[in-house]
Amino acid sequence: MQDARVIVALDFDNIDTADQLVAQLDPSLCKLKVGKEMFTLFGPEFVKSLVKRGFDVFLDLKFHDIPNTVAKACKAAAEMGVWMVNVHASGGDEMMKAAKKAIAESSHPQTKLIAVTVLTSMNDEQLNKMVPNVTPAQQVEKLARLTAESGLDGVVCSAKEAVMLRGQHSDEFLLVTPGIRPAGSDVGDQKRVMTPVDAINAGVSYLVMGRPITQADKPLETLQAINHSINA
Ligand SMILES: O=C(O)c1cc(=O)[nH]c(=O)n1[C@@H]1O[C@H](COP(=O)(O)O)[C@@H](O)[C@H]1O
Repeated sequence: MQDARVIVALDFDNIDTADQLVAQLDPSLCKLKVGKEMFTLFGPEFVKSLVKRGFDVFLDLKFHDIPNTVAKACKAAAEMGVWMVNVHASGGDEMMKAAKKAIAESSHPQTKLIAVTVLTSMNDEQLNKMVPNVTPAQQVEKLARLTAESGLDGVVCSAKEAVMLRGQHSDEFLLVTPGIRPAGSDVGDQKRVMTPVDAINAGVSYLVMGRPITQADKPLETLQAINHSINA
C-alpha cells in the first residue's frame, strides 16, 4: 500500500459528521488527524476507534509544559496506538528529549514524535510581537535544529520553509505542513500557505489539510483530486 501523503484534519464538533466523512475514506487515501477540539469533546475512545479502523492517526495535542508532564502525556498518547504525536519545540530540548524517551519506553515505541516550530497562522508581524527582529523562516530554522538535536522524527512547519529545511536535514527528517490550500481556495486564518503540488515539490513529507477537504461539497472527490495531483 502506498504511503498516503495527505493527513485529513478532523476538526468537527459533532462525532456523527466526523464518522460520515471517515466512512467514505480509507487508509490508502489518507491519514487522519485528531486535534484539540475533537479530543476535548470525544476523548481517547474516538481516537482508538480510528486506530481500530486501520488509519494512521496523528494525535495533534501540541503538548507544551514541563518535561515530566509532557513525557507522561506523550507516553499516554503513544499507548493509544497512534501513528504520530506532537509537542511545541519552544518547550525546549530537555522537554523534547524527555518526550522522546517516554515514547521509546512505552508499549507503542513506534509512535512518531514531531515538534511544532512556528504556527502556520503566524506571519512576520504576528511573530514579531513575541520574538522581535526574527522572521518566521529564521525561527523555524532554529527550532528545527533544536528538534533534530533532541532526536525527534521531524517538525511541523509551513511548506514555505520546506526547501530550506530539506537542505539542512536528512531525507528521513519529517516535514509535516499545514497551511495547504489548493489554488483558489479560501485561506481562512492561515498565513503561510502553499498549494499541495508546490509543497510536495518543496520536499514536504506529509500535507495536513482540514477545511479544503472537510468543508468541500464532495470531500472524497476533493481528496482524490489532490492525491492525483501530487502523485502525477
Ligand atoms: O500541528 C498542526 O497540525 C498545525 C500546526 C500549524 O502550525 N498550523 C495548523 O494549522 N495546524 C493544524 O492543521 C490544521 C489545518 O486545518 P485547515 O486550516 O482547515 O486546513 C488544523 O487542525 C490546525 O490545528
